[in-house]
Amino acid sequence: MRVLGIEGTAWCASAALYDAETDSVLIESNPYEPDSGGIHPREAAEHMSEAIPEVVDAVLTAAEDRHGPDAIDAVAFSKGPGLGPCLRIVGTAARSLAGALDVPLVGVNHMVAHLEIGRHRSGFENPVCLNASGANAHLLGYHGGRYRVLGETMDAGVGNAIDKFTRHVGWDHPGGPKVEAAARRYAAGSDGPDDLLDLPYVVKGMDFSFSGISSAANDASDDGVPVEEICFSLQEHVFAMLTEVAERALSLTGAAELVLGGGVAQNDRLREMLGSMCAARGAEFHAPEPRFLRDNAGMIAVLGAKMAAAGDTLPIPESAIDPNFRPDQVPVTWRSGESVVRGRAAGAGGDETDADRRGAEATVEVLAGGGRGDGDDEVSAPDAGRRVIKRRVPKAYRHPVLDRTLRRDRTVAEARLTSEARRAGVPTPLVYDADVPNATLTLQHVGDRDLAAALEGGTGRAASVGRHLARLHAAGIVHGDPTTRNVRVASETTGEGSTPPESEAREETAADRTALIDFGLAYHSGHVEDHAMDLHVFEGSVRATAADPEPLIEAFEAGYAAVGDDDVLDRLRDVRGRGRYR
Ligand SMILES: C[C@@H](O)[C@H](NC(=O)OP(=O)(O)OC[C@H]1O[C@@H](n2cnc3c(N)ncnc32)[C@H](O)[C@@H]1O)C(=O)O
Ligand SMILES: Nc1ncnc2c1ncn2[C@@H]1O[C@H](COP(=O)(O)OP(=O)(O)OP(=O)(O)O)[C@@H](O)[C@H]1O
Ligand SMILES: [Fe+2]
Repeated sequence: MRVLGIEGTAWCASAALYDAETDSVLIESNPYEPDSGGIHPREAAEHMSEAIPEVVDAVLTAAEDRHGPDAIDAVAFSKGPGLGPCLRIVGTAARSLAGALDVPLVGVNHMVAHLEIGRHRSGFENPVCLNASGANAHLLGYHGGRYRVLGETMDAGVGNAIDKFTRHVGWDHPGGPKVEAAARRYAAGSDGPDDLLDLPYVVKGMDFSFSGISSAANDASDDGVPVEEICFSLQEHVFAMLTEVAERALSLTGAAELVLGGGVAQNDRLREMLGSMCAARGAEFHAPEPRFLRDNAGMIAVLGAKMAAAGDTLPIPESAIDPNFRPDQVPVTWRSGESVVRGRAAGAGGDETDADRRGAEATVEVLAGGGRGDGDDEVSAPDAGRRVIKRRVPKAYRHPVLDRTLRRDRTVAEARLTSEARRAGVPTPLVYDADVPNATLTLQHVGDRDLAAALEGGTGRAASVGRHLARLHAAGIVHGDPTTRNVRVASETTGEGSTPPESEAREETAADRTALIDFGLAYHSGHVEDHAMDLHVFEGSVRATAADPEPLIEAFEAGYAAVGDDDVLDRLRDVRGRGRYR
């Protein structure tokens, strides 16, 4: 099969020919280069209306020269997301070409194309995918017939966040490559790279935010900090955030493959960090070559061919473009049904091993109990039960200054807030010892499995997590990372709970008993927005891993509503609507 692909969601007018038989891709692109500032939608659309016919013509001519008049078997186009005025031009061109050639039309989601090209080029079966593009930043994993959003930016796309800074300092678009070059100069110079500016670093579960860091970078420049130093620090922070959430996604799903996509993926430092993180975990990493990373029609043609082969083509009346087209809206017709969620996360039985307890940040070692009460419900004295030692290990991928700060701050936060939460009536482990310089905590061992490995065990546990978060929020504490990996479950037989407060013990059956762990990202806040974000993170982790998430989510929200504030549940609906293409 040979497919002609057309791309033009924002800046790159591009056409491509994909020949599935030889697996070869010919790409013809014509970028829009704004005279000043960022991308102007109207100017971009004017560019598309001139350049799209030219690139399509060039590719069609080459195809017909090689293969004759029946060279093309299908026409694929970017249906969204993107700028409406640009998408409309692409849609019109694709419809009329498919009509003229009398071949099927395929509507491709641009973000899914960014991920599928990595899967195609790497040959990976079932990777987690990090899309690092201009207007987007998200983590995707295949589960239940769709690409689920495991985590995403809550505001700007990663490229846009960087470009916002370069516009502020008067550099032309696109800023990403200039920031990369400036950071490299700084790293090679005599001042760097021991120093690092202190910039906001915001991750919440597997979601993240860039708005604070763009503003802080702009302020630093206004304060006279040399631009090269800012570029270096900006990259170190932004890419460490992306690498950290990618590692969390690997940890949550149990996946062992990561692919990278999107224009920002052309950055060497980002690729280096992700490669280093994957090597340290024993995971495989792949980033396609640059011509498949920045916006290009090659990726549209390649996915278009897979969709066409699966019969996933569009009747003309259903071929409307969609500027807000989300990757998780796409029914994945072209691949098999195996979920990215593996092993223990998918609910495998058996005893836990240290490997199971390896989180994204820390290694957790279980120490044998000191005497009476091991595995007992009545852990009355601190010495009675088992203990765990949690060590936040240094991460070679991130700058040593940032690494030290994060490990120290999170160890302190976890020790303090685990105990405060407990005093507020939320089941959490007792904290026996905090060794801050070594980023090491000694905690009570709670539960016998992660909720991630016990999700199919009924709705009672999800409801109890709802109640715990409501109590936590009432005490002015935000968990910051309440995924199903950070909830421990006690099964009925062992009953190794968490010395639950009396009220909890009455509400729950032993099988529904849960405890919250991992307060490293916790902080004090009474804001409805921050509380809603906790609920969003929990629900995201359930949607990404459960076979049938909806009943669990309903029970979780009912549990929250029974104890907590309805405003938070209302705000949750708003939060869900974020992360759309802007
Ligand atoms: C919807 C679609 O229109 C949009 N496309 C898009 O954002 O173009 P893309 O080619 O994937 O990414 C462009 C971004 O990639 C950044 N970029 C390019 N080279 C870079 C580099 N070496 N380092 C950092 N950023 C880089 C640019 O600064 C720009 O922000 C998207 O995929 O989100
Ligand atoms: N107090 C505890 N009792 C029993 N098991 C624990 C305890 N603390 C941690 N674990 C186990 O170790 C795993 C990793 O711990 P934790 O989540 O605290 O580390 P992490 O590296 O911060 O993880 P992540 O960032 O991936 O959520 C947990 O999922 C759990 O299985
Ligand atoms: Fe893109």
